[in-house]
Amino acid sequence: SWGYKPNNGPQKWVENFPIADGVRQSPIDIVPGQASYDAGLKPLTLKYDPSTCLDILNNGHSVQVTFADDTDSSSLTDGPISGLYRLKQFHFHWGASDSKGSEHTVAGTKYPAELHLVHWNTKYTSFSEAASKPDGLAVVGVFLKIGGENPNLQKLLDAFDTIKSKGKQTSFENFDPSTLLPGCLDYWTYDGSLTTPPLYESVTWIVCKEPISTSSAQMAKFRTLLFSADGAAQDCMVDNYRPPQPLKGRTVRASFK
Ligand SMILES: NS(=O)(=O)c1ccc(-n2ccn(-c3ccc(F)cc3F)c2=O)cc1
Ligand SMILES: [Zn+2]
Repeated sequence: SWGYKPNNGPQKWVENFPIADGVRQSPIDIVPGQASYDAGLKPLTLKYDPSTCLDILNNGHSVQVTFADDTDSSSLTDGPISGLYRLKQFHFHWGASDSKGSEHTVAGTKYPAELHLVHWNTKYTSFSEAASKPDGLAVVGVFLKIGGENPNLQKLLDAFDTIKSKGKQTSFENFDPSTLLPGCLDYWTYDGSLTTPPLYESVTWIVCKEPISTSSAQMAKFRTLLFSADGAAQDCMVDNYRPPQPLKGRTVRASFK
Protein backbone atom coordinates (compact mmCIF):
# COMPACT_ATOMS: atom_id res chain seq x y z
CA SER A 1 0.00 0.00 0.00
CA TRP A 2 0.97 3.67 0.03
CA GLY A 3 4.17 4.82 1.68
CA TYR A 4 7.06 7.21 1.15
CA LYS A 5 9.34 5.20 -1.16
CA PRO A 6 9.83 5.89 -4.92
CA ASN A 7 7.46 3.03 -5.82
CA ASN A 8 4.60 3.96 -3.43
CA GLY A 9 5.37 7.53 -2.34
CA PRO A 10 3.78 10.99 -2.79
CA GLN A 11 4.35 11.02 -6.57
CA LYS A 12 2.32 7.78 -6.89
CA TRP A 13 -0.56 8.50 -4.50
CA VAL A 14 -2.68 10.06 -7.26
CA GLU A 15 -3.06 6.62 -8.88
CA ASN A 16 -5.27 5.39 -6.02
CA PHE A 17 -6.24 8.78 -4.56
CA PRO A 18 -7.00 11.17 -7.46
CA ILE A 19 -7.76 13.99 -4.98
CA ALA A 20 -3.95 14.18 -4.66
CA ASP A 21 -4.22 16.63 -7.59
CA GLY A 22 -7.11 18.53 -5.95
CA VAL A 23 -7.57 22.25 -5.36
CA ARG A 24 -6.85 22.38 -1.62
CA GLN A 25 -4.02 19.91 -1.00
CA SER A 26 -1.52 20.04 1.88
CA PRO A 27 1.15 20.72 2.90
CA ILE A 28 2.18 24.04 1.30
CA ASP A 29 5.17 26.36 1.37
CA ILE A 30 4.18 29.27 3.63
CA VAL A 31 5.65 32.56 2.39
CA PRO A 32 5.30 35.00 5.30
CA GLY A 33 5.53 38.07 3.04
CA GLN A 34 2.56 36.82 1.01
CA ALA A 35 0.35 35.90 3.97
CA SER A 36 -2.35 38.47 4.75
CA TYR A 37 -2.74 39.64 8.33
CA ASP A 38 -6.37 39.20 9.45
CA ALA A 39 -7.25 41.27 12.55
CA GLY A 40 -10.47 39.25 12.80
CA LEU A 41 -8.56 36.05 13.62
CA LYS A 42 -8.88 35.16 17.30
CA PRO A 43 -6.11 33.66 19.47
CA LEU A 44 -6.21 29.86 19.65
CA THR A 45 -7.90 28.30 22.68
CA LEU A 46 -6.43 24.87 23.27
CA LYS A 47 -7.67 23.04 26.37
CA TYR A 48 -6.20 19.57 26.84
CA ASP A 49 -6.99 17.13 29.66
CA PRO A 50 -4.09 14.66 30.18
CA SER A 51 -6.52 12.03 31.49
CA THR A 52 -7.92 11.69 27.93
CA CYS A 53 -4.58 10.34 26.72
CA LEU A 54 -5.00 6.64 25.86
CA ASP A 55 -2.15 5.03 23.95
CA ILE A 56 0.84 5.39 21.64
CA LEU A 57 0.96 3.50 18.35
CA ASN A 58 3.28 2.80 15.43
CA ASN A 59 0.77 2.78 12.55
CA GLY A 60 3.39 2.06 9.89
CA HIS A 61 3.43 5.67 8.70
CA SER A 62 4.13 7.63 11.91
CA VAL A 63 4.05 7.44 15.70
CA GLN A 64 0.62 8.48 16.97
CA VAL A 65 -0.80 9.27 20.42
CA THR A 66 -4.56 8.74 20.58
CA PHE A 67 -7.07 10.45 22.87
CA ALA A 68 -10.50 9.63 24.23
CA ASP A 69 -12.85 11.91 22.27
CA ASP A 70 -16.20 11.02 23.89
CA THR A 71 -16.27 14.34 25.82
CA ASP A 72 -15.20 17.94 25.12
CA SER A 73 -12.37 17.82 27.67
CA SER A 74 -9.56 18.05 25.11
CA SER A 75 -10.58 20.66 22.59
CA LEU A 76 -9.73 23.49 20.23
CA THR A 77 -11.93 26.58 19.99
CA ASP A 78 -11.56 30.12 18.63
CA GLY A 79 -8.62 30.79 16.28
CA PRO A 80 -9.93 30.66 12.69
CA ILE A 81 -12.64 28.10 13.45
CA SER A 82 -16.21 28.32 14.69
CA GLY A 83 -17.58 25.82 17.16
CA LEU A 84 -15.60 23.25 19.12
CA TYR A 85 -13.24 20.66 17.71
CA ARG A 86 -12.16 17.67 19.84
CA LEU A 87 -8.58 16.33 19.91
CA LYS A 88 -8.40 12.83 18.39
CA GLN A 89 -4.67 12.22 18.01
CA PHE A 90 -1.30 13.75 17.46
CA HIS A 91 1.64 12.44 15.42
CA PHE A 92 4.83 13.57 13.75
CA HIS A 93 6.64 13.74 10.40
CA TRP A 94 10.45 13.76 10.24
CA GLY A 95 13.50 13.30 8.00
CA ALA A 96 16.45 10.97 7.63
CA SER A 97 18.63 13.90 8.73
CA ASP A 98 18.10 17.20 10.56
CA SER A 99 18.05 19.06 7.21
CA LYS A 100 14.54 17.89 6.28
CA GLY A 101 11.40 16.34 7.74
CA SER A 102 8.67 18.96 8.05
CA GLU A 103 5.69 18.93 5.68
CA HIS A 104 4.97 22.65 5.67
CA THR A 105 7.96 24.80 4.81
CA VAL A 106 8.48 28.49 5.56
CA ALA A 107 9.83 30.42 2.57
CA GLY A 108 11.39 27.15 1.44
CA THR A 109 12.91 26.32 4.83
CA LYS A 110 12.44 22.74 5.96
CA TYR A 111 12.44 21.95 9.68
CA PRO A 112 13.68 18.56 10.97
CA ALA A 113 10.19 17.56 12.07
CA GLU A 114 6.57 18.68 12.39
CA LEU A 115 3.94 17.81 15.02
CA HIS A 116 0.28 17.56 14.00
CA LEU A 117 -2.53 17.77 16.57
CA VAL A 118 -5.67 16.48 14.83
CA HIS A 119 -9.10 17.75 15.95
CA TRP A 120 -12.61 17.07 14.60
CA ASN A 121 -15.67 19.32 14.41
CA THR A 122 -18.32 18.35 16.95
CA LYS A 123 -21.07 19.56 14.62
CA TYR A 124 -20.56 15.99 13.30
CA THR A 125 -21.20 12.88 15.41
CA SER A 126 -17.77 11.27 15.10
CA PHE A 127 -14.22 11.67 13.80
CA SER A 128 -14.90 9.31 10.91
CA GLU A 129 -17.98 11.32 9.84
CA ALA A 130 -16.09 14.62 10.16
CA ALA A 131 -12.90 13.41 8.42
CA SER A 132 -14.31 13.83 4.89
CA LYS A 133 -16.29 17.10 5.39
CA PRO A 134 -14.91 20.44 4.13
CA ASP A 135 -15.06 21.87 7.70
CA GLY A 136 -14.57 18.53 9.42
CA LEU A 137 -11.03 18.76 10.79
CA ALA A 138 -8.62 21.30 12.25
CA VAL A 139 -4.96 20.35 12.51
CA VAL A 140 -2.51 22.41 14.55
CA GLY A 141 1.01 22.12 13.13
CA VAL A 142 4.08 22.81 15.24
CA PHE A 143 7.60 22.85 13.79
CA LEU A 144 10.50 21.22 15.64
CA LYS A 145 13.93 22.84 15.41
CA ILE A 146 17.29 21.60 16.69
CA GLY A 147 18.13 23.20 20.03
CA GLY A 148 18.16 22.11 23.63
CA GLU A 149 16.78 18.74 24.66
CA ASN A 150 13.02 18.81 25.10
CA PRO A 151 12.07 17.04 28.38
CA ASN A 152 8.39 16.88 27.42
CA LEU A 153 9.20 15.14 24.15
CA GLN A 154 11.45 12.71 26.03
CA LYS A 155 8.39 11.13 27.72
CA LEU A 156 7.18 10.10 24.24
CA LEU A 157 10.59 8.94 23.05
CA ASP A 158 10.97 6.70 26.10
CA ALA A 159 7.98 4.69 24.85
CA PHE A 160 9.47 4.10 21.38
CA ASP A 161 11.38 0.92 22.24
CA THR A 162 8.09 -0.88 22.87
CA ILE A 163 6.46 0.29 19.60
CA LYS A 164 9.45 -0.06 17.25
CA SER A 165 7.61 -1.86 14.46
CA LYS A 166 4.39 -1.35 12.51
CA GLY A 167 1.25 -2.30 14.41
CA LYS A 168 2.80 -2.08 17.88
CA GLN A 169 0.75 -0.15 20.43
CA THR A 170 1.07 0.42 24.14
CA SER A 171 -0.87 2.30 26.79
CA PHE A 172 0.26 5.87 27.27
CA GLU A 173 -1.45 7.81 30.02
CA ASN A 174 -1.56 11.25 31.52
CA PHE A 175 0.40 12.98 28.80
CA ASP A 176 -0.41 16.67 28.38
CA PRO A 177 -0.03 17.68 24.73
CA SER A 178 0.01 21.35 25.69
CA THR A 179 3.59 20.74 26.90
CA LEU A 180 4.47 20.38 23.20
CA LEU A 181 3.08 23.79 22.23
CA PRO A 182 5.31 26.83 21.71
CA GLY A 183 5.07 29.76 24.14
CA CYS A 184 3.71 32.04 21.42
CA LEU A 185 0.63 30.76 19.55
CA ASP A 186 0.82 33.16 16.58
CA TYR A 187 -0.26 31.17 13.52
CA TRP A 188 -0.85 31.00 9.79
CA THR A 189 -4.11 29.43 8.61
CA TYR A 190 -5.40 28.13 5.26
CA ASP A 191 -7.86 25.59 3.87
CA GLY A 192 -6.15 22.29 3.09
CA SER A 193 -6.18 18.54 3.30
CA LEU A 194 -4.89 15.46 5.04
CA THR A 195 -1.23 15.12 4.02
CA THR A 196 -1.44 11.34 3.62
CA PRO A 197 -4.02 9.15 1.92
CA PRO A 198 -7.02 9.43 1.90
CA LEU A 199 -5.91 13.11 1.37
CA TYR A 200 -9.43 14.37 2.22
CA GLU A 201 -9.85 18.13 1.62
CA SER A 202 -11.31 18.54 5.08
CA VAL A 203 -8.65 20.37 7.09
CA THR A 204 -8.48 23.90 8.41
CA TRP A 205 -4.72 24.14 8.85
CA ILE A 206 -3.38 26.17 11.78
CA VAL A 207 0.45 26.32 11.59
CA CYS A 208 2.28 27.91 14.51
CA LYS A 209 4.94 30.44 13.59
CA GLU A 210 7.15 29.58 16.60
CA PRO A 211 8.87 26.17 16.62
CA ILE A 212 9.56 24.05 19.68
CA SER A 213 13.04 22.69 20.36
CA THR A 214 14.34 19.17 20.20
CA SER A 215 17.92 17.87 20.29
CA SER A 216 19.71 16.05 17.50
CA ALA A 217 19.88 12.99 19.79
CA GLN A 218 16.11 13.15 20.26
CA MET A 219 15.62 13.35 16.49
CA ALA A 220 17.83 10.25 16.15
CA LYS A 221 15.38 8.43 18.43
CA PHE A 222 12.52 9.07 15.96
CA ARG A 223 14.66 7.42 13.28
CA THR A 224 14.88 4.16 15.27
CA LEU A 225 11.20 3.50 14.57
CA LEU A 226 10.37 1.17 11.67
CA PHE A 227 7.90 1.34 8.77
CA SER A 228 8.11 -2.47 8.75
CA ALA A 229 6.32 -5.01 10.93
CA ASP A 230 8.00 -7.46 13.30
CA GLY A 231 9.73 -10.20 11.34
CA ALA A 232 9.91 -8.22 8.08
CA ALA A 233 13.15 -6.70 6.80
CA GLN A 234 13.90 -3.69 9.01
CA ASP A 235 12.93 -0.48 7.19
CA CYS A 236 13.70 2.70 9.16
CA MET A 237 10.81 5.13 9.55
CA VAL A 238 12.34 8.31 8.08
CA ASP A 239 11.30 10.90 5.48
CA ASN A 240 7.61 10.28 6.22
CA TYR A 241 6.67 13.71 4.86
CA ARG A 242 4.78 14.88 1.78
CA PRO A 243 6.42 17.78 -0.09
CA PRO A 244 4.61 21.12 -0.50
CA GLN A 245 1.65 21.15 -2.93
CA PRO A 246 0.41 23.88 -5.32
CA LEU A 247 -1.43 26.76 -3.63
CA LYS A 248 -4.01 26.91 -6.52
CA GLY A 249 -5.17 30.41 -5.64
CA ARG A 250 -5.58 29.91 -1.90
CA THR A 251 -4.91 32.70 0.58
CA VAL A 252 -2.81 32.13 3.67
CA ARG A 253 -3.89 34.33 6.57
CA ALA A 254 -1.70 35.39 9.51
CA SER A 255 -2.98 35.94 13.03
CA PHE A 256 -0.07 38.33 13.67
CA LYS A 257 1.54 41.38 12.08
N1 LIG B 1 -0.81 14.47 8.48
S1 LIG B 1 -2.31 14.92 8.77
O1 LIG B 1 -2.77 15.77 7.69
O2 LIG B 1 -2.42 15.50 10.10
C1 LIG B 1 -3.32 13.51 8.75
C2 LIG B 1 -3.22 12.65 7.68
C3 LIG B 1 -4.06 11.53 7.62
C4 LIG B 1 -4.98 11.28 8.63
N2 LIG B 1 -5.82 10.16 8.52
C5 LIG B 1 -5.48 8.98 7.89
C6 LIG B 1 -6.59 8.15 7.96
N3 LIG B 1 -7.53 8.86 8.66
C7 LIG B 1 -8.80 8.39 8.99
C8 LIG B 1 -8.96 7.49 10.01
C9 LIG B 1 -10.23 7.05 10.32
C10 LIG B 1 -11.31 7.52 9.62
F1 LIG B 1 -12.54 7.11 9.92
C11 LIG B 1 -11.15 8.44 8.59
C12 LIG B 1 -9.88 8.87 8.29
F2 LIG B 1 -9.68 9.77 7.33
C13 LIG B 1 -7.07 10.08 8.98
O3 LIG B 1 -7.70 10.93 9.58
C14 LIG B 1 -5.07 12.14 9.71
C15 LIG B 1 -4.23 13.28 9.77
ZN1 LIG C 1 0.51 14.74 9.89
